[in-house]
Amino acid sequence: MDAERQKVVQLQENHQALSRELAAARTFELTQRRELVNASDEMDALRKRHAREIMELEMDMRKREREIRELNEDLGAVRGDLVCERATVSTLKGALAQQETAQLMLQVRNDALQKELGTLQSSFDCSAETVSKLKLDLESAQNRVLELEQEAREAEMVRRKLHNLVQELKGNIRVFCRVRPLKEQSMARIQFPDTRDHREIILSSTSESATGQERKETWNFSFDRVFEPHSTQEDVFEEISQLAQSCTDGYNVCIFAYGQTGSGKSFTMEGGSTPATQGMIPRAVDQVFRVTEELKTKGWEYTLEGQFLEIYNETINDLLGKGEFDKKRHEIKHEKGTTRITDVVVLPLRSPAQVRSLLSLANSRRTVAATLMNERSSRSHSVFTLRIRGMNAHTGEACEGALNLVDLAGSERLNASGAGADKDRLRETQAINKSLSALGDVIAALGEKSEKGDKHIPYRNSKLTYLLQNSLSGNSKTLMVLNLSPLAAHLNESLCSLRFATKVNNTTIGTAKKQMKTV
Ligand SMILES: Nc1ncnc2c1ncn2[C@@H]1O[C@H](COP(=O)(O)OP(=O)(O)OP(=O)(O)O)[C@@H](O)[C@H]1O
Repeated sequence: MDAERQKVVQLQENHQALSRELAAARTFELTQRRELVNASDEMDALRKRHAREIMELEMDMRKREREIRELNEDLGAVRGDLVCERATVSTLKGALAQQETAQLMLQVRNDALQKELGTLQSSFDCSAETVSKLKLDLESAQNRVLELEQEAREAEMVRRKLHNLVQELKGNIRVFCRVRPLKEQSMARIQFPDTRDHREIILSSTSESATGQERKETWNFSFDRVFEPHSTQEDVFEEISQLAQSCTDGYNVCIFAYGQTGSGKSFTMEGGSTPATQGMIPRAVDQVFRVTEELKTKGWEYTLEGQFLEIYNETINDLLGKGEFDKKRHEIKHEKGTTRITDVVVLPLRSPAQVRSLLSLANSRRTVAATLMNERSSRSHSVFTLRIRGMNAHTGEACEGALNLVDLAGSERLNASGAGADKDRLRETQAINKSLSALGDVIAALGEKSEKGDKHIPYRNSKLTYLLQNSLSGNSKTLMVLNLSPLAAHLNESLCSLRFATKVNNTTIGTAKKQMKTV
């Protein structure tokens, strides 16, 4: 029992010891658990910190990667630049080598030039001497040129005087007669006996007398020049050109074409469209432009102006006007030796080509009017005026002249009975007759005045003579070109024209005066 008791005690002791050990183990487990919880918390904290650190590291890594990429790009660009730089360097090396060669060559050349300079310097010294000699020669040559220019100007003045003298000797009113060629068959009997001077013309006709006998009549006329049918425009202008040139010397010049309708007045004055057939107006204009250009070398400067008028039924119309034809009233004013027509277009003339286009403009205006008025151009007078003013800066001279080129209306007379003529035609014919006979009267009066002295000149009797007053007076040079039709049927008209022209030809008008001023 005791053993049993002891065993129980033992067991109790063991139990107590085991309980103590269990309590101790529990405590230890608790401690261990607490430590585990702590360790787990710590691990969580560590995990979080680690995760944060990983994130930071990843961000850092990405940043680095970006930087590496950027650096790689920079590196690529730098490599490209490096390639370029290397190419540039090699080019520059080549250029440098070339420069060195060139420099070497320049050096050689420089040496050669230095030598040449030396030679030139010595020849320059020689030349300087020659130059100073030449300068002296030039000075004396310039003085000689001035002398020669002065002589040329004096010679020009002498030429002008002589030119005028020749014109005066020929008479200040001259008459040319031109017979136009014949297309038709029945030609009147016209002879030109003066084969040397071409001054005579003979008309003849045969008719039957009352007793049945053949009667022959001849009429002799002589003029300053007679142009046969084969004469060219150039032949006629050759005789006129001197006169036309006078206007550049300060004279008033008037050239008329007179004759019956179809006798060749317009052909003579305006002519055809080819150079060979162009008439007196374009030729005179060309000549004036040519002469004014030539005279520039002698110190003359010219200004040219033109106007183109028509006188129809005693009314003046402006052929260069812009407004409606025949509507404006134009009046003639004479002031201090110059003639002005109110409200007409006066254009500065710059070239022969411009004048030609003005002439065709004038003709087109006339043609338009002709559709309303039958054959207007033969029933009206046309007056082209070229006014010319010259100044000579060297001599201080100034001159003013005018060239009037007049295509007169047809001079044929109305049928004796006046039959067949309508009212308008009658009025036209009366106006033409009035102005042509006024022209004859003025020329006759001028002739008488130069013989007897004082004499009234009836310029105002027609628009034509009043318009041309300054160009008809003794102060100017006048030429009448009598145009004749060679048709047998026109014999009587031709005789009338020849008689009128003879009257004009027998007139001597006083000396023409130059319109010169000193400025
Ligand atoms: N010398 C000439 N050479 C060649 N043809 C000419 C000559 N003269 C005149 N003619 C011609 O004769 C015709 C009549 O001439 P023009 O028209 O010049 O006469 P006109 O007298 O002016 O007549 P109008 O008074 O009707 O104007 C025209 O066809 C013209 O070309």
